[in-house]
Amino acid sequence: MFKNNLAYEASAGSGKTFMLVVRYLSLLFKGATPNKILALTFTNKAAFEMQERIVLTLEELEHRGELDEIVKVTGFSREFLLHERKRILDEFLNSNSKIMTIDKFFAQILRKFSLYASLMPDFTTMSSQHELKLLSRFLKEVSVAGKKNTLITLSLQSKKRLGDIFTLLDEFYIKHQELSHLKFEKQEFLHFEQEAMENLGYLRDIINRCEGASATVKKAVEADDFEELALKSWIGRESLDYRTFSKCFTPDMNSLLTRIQDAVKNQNRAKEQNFFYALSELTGIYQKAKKALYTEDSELSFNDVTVLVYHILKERIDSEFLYFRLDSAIEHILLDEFQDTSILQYEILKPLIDEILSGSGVSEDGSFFFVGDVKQSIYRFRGGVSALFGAVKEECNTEVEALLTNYRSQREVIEFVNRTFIDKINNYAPQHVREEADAGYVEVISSEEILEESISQVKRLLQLGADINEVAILCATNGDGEVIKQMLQEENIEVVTETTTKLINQKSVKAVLEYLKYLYFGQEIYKHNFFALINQEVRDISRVNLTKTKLLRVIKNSIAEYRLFSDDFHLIRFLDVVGKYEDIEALLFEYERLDASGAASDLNGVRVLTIHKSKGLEYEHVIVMDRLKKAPPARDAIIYEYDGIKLEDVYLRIKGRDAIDAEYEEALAKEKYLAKEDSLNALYVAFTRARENLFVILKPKDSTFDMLNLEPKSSGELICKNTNAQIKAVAPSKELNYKDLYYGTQSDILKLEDSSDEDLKAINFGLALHYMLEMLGDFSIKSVQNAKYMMINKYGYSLQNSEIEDIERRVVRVLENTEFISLASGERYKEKALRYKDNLRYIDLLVKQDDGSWVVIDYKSSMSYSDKHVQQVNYYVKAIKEITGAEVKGYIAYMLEDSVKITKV
Ligand SMILES: Nc1ncnc2c1ncn2[C@@H]1O[C@H](COP(=O)(O)OP(=O)(O)OP(=O)(O)O)[C@@H](O)[C@H]1O
Repeated sequence: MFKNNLAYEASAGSGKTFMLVVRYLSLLFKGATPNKILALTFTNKAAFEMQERIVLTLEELEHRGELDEIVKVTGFSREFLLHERKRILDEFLNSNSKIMTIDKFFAQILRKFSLYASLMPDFTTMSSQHELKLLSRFLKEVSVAGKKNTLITLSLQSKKRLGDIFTLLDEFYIKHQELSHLKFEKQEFLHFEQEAMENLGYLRDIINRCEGASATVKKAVEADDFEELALKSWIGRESLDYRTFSKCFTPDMNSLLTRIQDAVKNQNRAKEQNFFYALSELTGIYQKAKKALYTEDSELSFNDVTVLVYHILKERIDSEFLYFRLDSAIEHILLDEFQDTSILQYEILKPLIDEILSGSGVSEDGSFFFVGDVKQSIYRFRGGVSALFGAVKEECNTEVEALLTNYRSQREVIEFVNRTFIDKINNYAPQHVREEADAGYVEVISSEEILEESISQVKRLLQLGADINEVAILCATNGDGEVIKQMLQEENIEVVTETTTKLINQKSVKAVLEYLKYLYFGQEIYKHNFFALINQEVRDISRVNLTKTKLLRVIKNSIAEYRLFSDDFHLIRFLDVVGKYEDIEALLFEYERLDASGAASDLNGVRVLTIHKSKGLEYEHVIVMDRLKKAPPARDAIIYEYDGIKLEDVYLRIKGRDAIDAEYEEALAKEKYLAKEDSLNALYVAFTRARENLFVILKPKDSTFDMLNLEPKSSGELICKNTNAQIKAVAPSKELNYKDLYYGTQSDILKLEDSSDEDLKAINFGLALHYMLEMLGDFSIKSVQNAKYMMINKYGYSLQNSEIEDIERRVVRVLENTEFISLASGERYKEKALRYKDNLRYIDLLVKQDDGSWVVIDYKSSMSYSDKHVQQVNYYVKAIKEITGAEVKGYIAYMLEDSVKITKV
């Protein structure tokens, strides 16, 4: 039965995301249109995956586990769902679905109300604002406001560097709303220090008068100043009647102790008030600097967007107006990973949720659905409050259901996780193993050499035939990841990390950047770097007039002149993103912040990532590695005390303060508890990423895993299912290697398919031809010009004029071919993505003809490798047959220099 207001709170791998997809599809089957369903995730990856899962589930509905669940949720019969799925899929593919990250959704709202924030609606968003620019702007504003001294005092008082102060300012900026009930006042504190020192003097007098006073006790009451006194360990004692003081003890001493304690406590509190007062003042300036900068640059961080949307919603508009301005009213809200939502984010979503749940106005039968796992809440530092899940279910009166079976992992992994956390995590409900699960394998290894041990486990897996792309090493920090990456590379094992996948770290892109640096700075080193990166002899580089030539043109020329487009497709992506930089300066000083990642085609290797980044992902083989260095003690200057989801108070962390200030002690204890919960949750996330085999590699001493009391041992049997990846994985690789599973573009895949072909010119030519065909609107001769223009735009830099003309001739010829036109008539899908047996491929042209049968057409520009072509088309035909159950025919359209040949396969 369909429940309008429902949540799943369930453990890792129990199918929360699965149920989210079921819910989404159920809504579609029940008649909701995609533009009325808002589905929010935390990462772009999760949003893409969800879209992909929706399409895939519909395509393969009859074989998918989701089908039975949709039957349960909607009450419709299987037959009805299977009958309707094609219509639903079409509708989904042709609509503007609202599956996106929460940040993107907020940015969309802000665009609609940008004028309220004095912004242009075409602002861009980045994960963070430009730090250096912000810093210099902030310092300028501080100086104008005459608050330099405040900043210096704050820095001295907290013994923090400016960078750390910046972090605090950012925290106060984001939590501004939550902090608004707290008032900070400037306070005098010197008299508390004098009072404490005075009473210390009296205490010293007593000790000096005491005949049996030891050197130790005399030293204990010596202090030159207040700071030294505040650090004395005896200050936290309830009584001085203990070993050090016992010989001289009199009850008066305890009265003095109480007075000293009060004075120190009051001094701490006064200083704390001053600290927060100054921090609040500076936060105002910080906010002003940020605003000036983002208005000027039209570039906002995600936090800026969230804060602005919050204020606009609270202060400027009401929710009715918000609805009015959203493209179409949202009738259904689905939230993934709810435990990571910050309070501010929830506050923004709340009016939308309330509107839906009120059951009036916008929609009579709207619905609200969220899933999450409080055990996986690890984003406290980013504003996540684990209590939010519980609070929201109360507040929204949401029915919460559990999912008890683990569908991700094999038996040993599930049982190990159950055993490990049952008495560590509050209210831990052991997960059930699904009936058809295999044994799986878990090994806990204790070793002094955790790096070497991790590598030897990687090798062991690869030797057993593991697919290298299914081996993941999870580590505590990015730094640890970098170390393990280097070591793996030294062993000639390929690695994929977040940095290796960044576009600006790809060799060809790096080379172009060095080239541009040489043009701009004129230093020889850049020239040498450039030629080294492109493997060519160092020679002169001719100067380019940078004021007269457009940046894009400079880059295109360099690609042509040095024949750089020979190796990979990162450059194409680079050209795409370079467009947004005004000039070479903007690029050279900004490129490091570019988040874009390289072409997906060359992601081949062991995944090395932090536990935080592994959230929501799963791998066949997971190695969780201990921290390389001991975790630093918690040093956050500010302790935020929450009661549930309400920020009650803030405290300044001061060493030893817990011994004399009961309120602070309580806040600190809560903070420690939450910090421990955070670490425990992180380990839970790490262990639950494994499908088949899990290795935990821990240090015998100072281990992150100490809190789990793990015993080194192994259980189950280590089996790797993939047997063909071994050779590829261990073979040393100098050149780029491509993996079997692609999520790239058609061009990435074509590149791969033809990678044995040395004639790179022909590859370029083929790509451009495909692209032009893809851009042909309705296959009429009229559409040729436009498609040609688009093709030149994208591939022009790597083609001669004669080649462009040749491509055009071939396209026109095929459009004049009656056989082709008759095959291509019907419902046409160009560049149709096809996911089949875990491979993503693109079909050049897929046509559904009027009689319900399908035609697959693959374009080729030459007859070489025709056996391979036939094989490929047969693969497509088989896949489409299986997916649609209808009759499918396959053709290859050879568009040769002087003729067109259509071959049936
Ligand atoms: N009812 C089900 N039937 C069959 N397979 C399922 C079912 N539920 C989940 N799965 C499969 O189990 C795996 C884990 O599911 P899913 O990713 O939805 O879990 P999750 O609860 O979201 O996990 P996490 O909390 O770690 O993100 C997926 O591969 C999914 O396809």
